[in-house]
Amino acid sequence: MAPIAVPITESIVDTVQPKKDTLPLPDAVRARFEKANIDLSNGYPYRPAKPLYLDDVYNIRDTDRPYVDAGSRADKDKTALFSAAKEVKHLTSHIGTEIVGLQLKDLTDQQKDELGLLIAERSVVFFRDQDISPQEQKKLGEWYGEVEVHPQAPCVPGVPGTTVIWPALQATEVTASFRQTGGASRWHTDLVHERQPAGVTHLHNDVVPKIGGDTLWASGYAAYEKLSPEFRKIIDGREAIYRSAHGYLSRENPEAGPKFIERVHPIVRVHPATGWKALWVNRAYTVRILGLDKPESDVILGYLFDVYEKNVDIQVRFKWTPRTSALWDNRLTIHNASWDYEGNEPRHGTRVTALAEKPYFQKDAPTRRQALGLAGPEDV
Ligand SMILES: O=C(O)CCC(=O)C(=O)O
Ligand SMILES: [Fe+2]
Repeated sequence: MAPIAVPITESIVDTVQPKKDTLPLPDAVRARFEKANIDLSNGYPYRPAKPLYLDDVYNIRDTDRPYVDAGSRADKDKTALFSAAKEVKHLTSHIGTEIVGLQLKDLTDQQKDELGLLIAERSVVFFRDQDISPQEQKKLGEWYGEVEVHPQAPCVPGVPGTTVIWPALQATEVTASFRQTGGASRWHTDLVHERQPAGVTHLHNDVVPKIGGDTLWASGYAAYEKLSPEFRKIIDGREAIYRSAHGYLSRENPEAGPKFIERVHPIVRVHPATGWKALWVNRAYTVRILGLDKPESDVILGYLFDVYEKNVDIQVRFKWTPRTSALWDNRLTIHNASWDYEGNEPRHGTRVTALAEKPYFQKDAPTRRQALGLAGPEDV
């Protein structure tokens, strides 16, 4: 079939705004937004015009973006952050820390840098009882990098870059069930198809179910360290294809159905602030290791996903309370949201994602355990 020529202006479709009141907005969300002067008169959430064609989406951020990691500027002892906190609780040995007694919106620049380093070291950091508007959440995200504005994800009206995470909303688009929970209820890393994928990512859940709706994170530092040193040599420096969650049409062959953004990145990367190696694959969006036949790639990736997902000692499972913020580093983790409440109670949050550097590998970089002097004879 001959390619269909479509002028670029026509490649934006779905400009329809959300139907008003399709889902009742929980009172606590409404109160948070009213306090922040969010205009809800045109419905909620705001849905950006969805680009139809794949090449338009590739073109959105297809150039080098400047990036300096906030954590790499920080005082290694994180004195400004820790001395102001009431308590700093490590939730497991390898991943997850909760900070008590600080409001994210009030952090000083120095504390924000130190928090960047803490996130780089602990992979995910939690703050309960936060009073934070979507605008303040976005401002904090900008400290950690260019805030991603998604071409089609719903966002808070008037605050592009604040993605709405509202499983009930997604469930109206794709029917979720107990056996097929879908969406965020599988292990994944966000936005791996970007040229410079996600770094510090901040989900503020303002409303959560009384029971359930936990989120799990697993450590990519520790997943890498679970591998034998000989196996690490097999995967070090290798690259794979990473795919987007959302599909778009090929301009040349629109009948072919949805196509995905694909980028090549290393499967082991080094974090710029810590300098430690982390496994960087995920079952949802890492498709194929370059240079290997597909069955070979499938076996190796399958093993890596298993190591990452099945070792509970390298994971944290977090029980939310209303108004809690989780800040995780998508360069270092996979995550998975439990849908055990089955949509029976509202769960709603806003997410701001800072894009980071182009992923890179460094052969002589240490693992976390090596750098911290924890590595045993079997680790080296
Ligand atoms: O709802 C959650 O707990 C996490 C959802 C998710 O995958 C995300 O915000 O990236
Ligand atoms: Fe996610």
